[in-house]
Amino acid sequence: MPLASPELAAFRLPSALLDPMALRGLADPTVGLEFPDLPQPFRDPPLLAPAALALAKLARLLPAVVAASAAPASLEAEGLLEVGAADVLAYPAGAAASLWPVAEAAVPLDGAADARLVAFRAADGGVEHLAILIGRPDEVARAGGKAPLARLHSECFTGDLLGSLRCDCGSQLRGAIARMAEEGAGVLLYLAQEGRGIGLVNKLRAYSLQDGGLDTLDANRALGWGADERNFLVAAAMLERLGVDRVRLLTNNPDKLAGLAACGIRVEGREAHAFAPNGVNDGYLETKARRFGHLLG
Ligand SMILES: Nc1nc2c(ncn2[C@@H]2O[C@H](COP(=O)(O)OP(=O)(O)OP(=O)(O)O)[C@@H](O)[C@H]2O)c(=O)[nH]1
Ligand SMILES: [Zn+2]
Repeated sequence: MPLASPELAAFRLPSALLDPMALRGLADPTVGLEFPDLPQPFRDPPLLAPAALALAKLARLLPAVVAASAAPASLEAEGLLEVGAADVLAYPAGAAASLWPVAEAAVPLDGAADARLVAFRAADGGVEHLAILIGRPDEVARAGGKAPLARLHSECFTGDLLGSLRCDCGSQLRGAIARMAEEGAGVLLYLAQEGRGIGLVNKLRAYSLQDGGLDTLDANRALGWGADERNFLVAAAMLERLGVDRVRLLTNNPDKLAGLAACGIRVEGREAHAFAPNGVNDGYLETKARRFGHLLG
């Protein structure tokens, strides 16, 4: 769909699209509607457009927005909330910086009896992220020898919980915990960044586009999302609060190494974390290697 590229396109809404179902079809390529020809996009999109899209993304909605001006006097009368564009754009970094541990308990795991869960929450509530501590990774970090094992694991309801064969997440989750238990220490961050940050509903939409022939990267783009919408500030803030300022990262994703290091955590090594294809996820893994640069060789 042409609106996905360049990153943002804005145009005056033609009258044929002044209808909720037509708009839904325009925003959601999985609906499969035909459209009238769209007008040329504005050369300079309105200044508020990036913040409007960011707001839709924060709500994990499809990033397509209809904008209308509202007279200041009507805000209260209509029960509308006013939010500054700069505040919207600054929200992800601010929420990550304010993450704080709010609850902690021992949760012995199959094969990793010495495990604790620590729940983190941002100052405004927001989404919660979890850390799974095996042994005492903070003490390993302080001891000055090899850095502790760490894994940034983005939640995957389908793979982690249901055992979906479309991805490799379930094996990576259980494999990371097993590796940490074997070493006696490690930290796995279980991050509320389902679908590389697009949310479960949009991941299902992306899957349906993949069933129509797109790969995992183009499916995200066709929906108006970036290939990977995660930020590493969340993980860095959690590691810092846990006293783990240096790590050996279990990953095949070079962006994770660079992204975490850019947020101030010393990434002292990479531990390969690849699992054999299962006959269903072969194309997905091949795309990760070819288009995301994953080190799967
Ligand atoms: N949008 C989208 N997300 C997917 C798809 N398949 C899996 N995911 C999500 O991708 C995330 C898995 O990423 P990670 O386990 O952090 O892995 P990675 O970035 O590939 O890098 P590694 O550390 O090497 O595993 C989970 O949130 C999954 O829900 C897909 O086809 N589309
Ligand atoms: Zn998965």
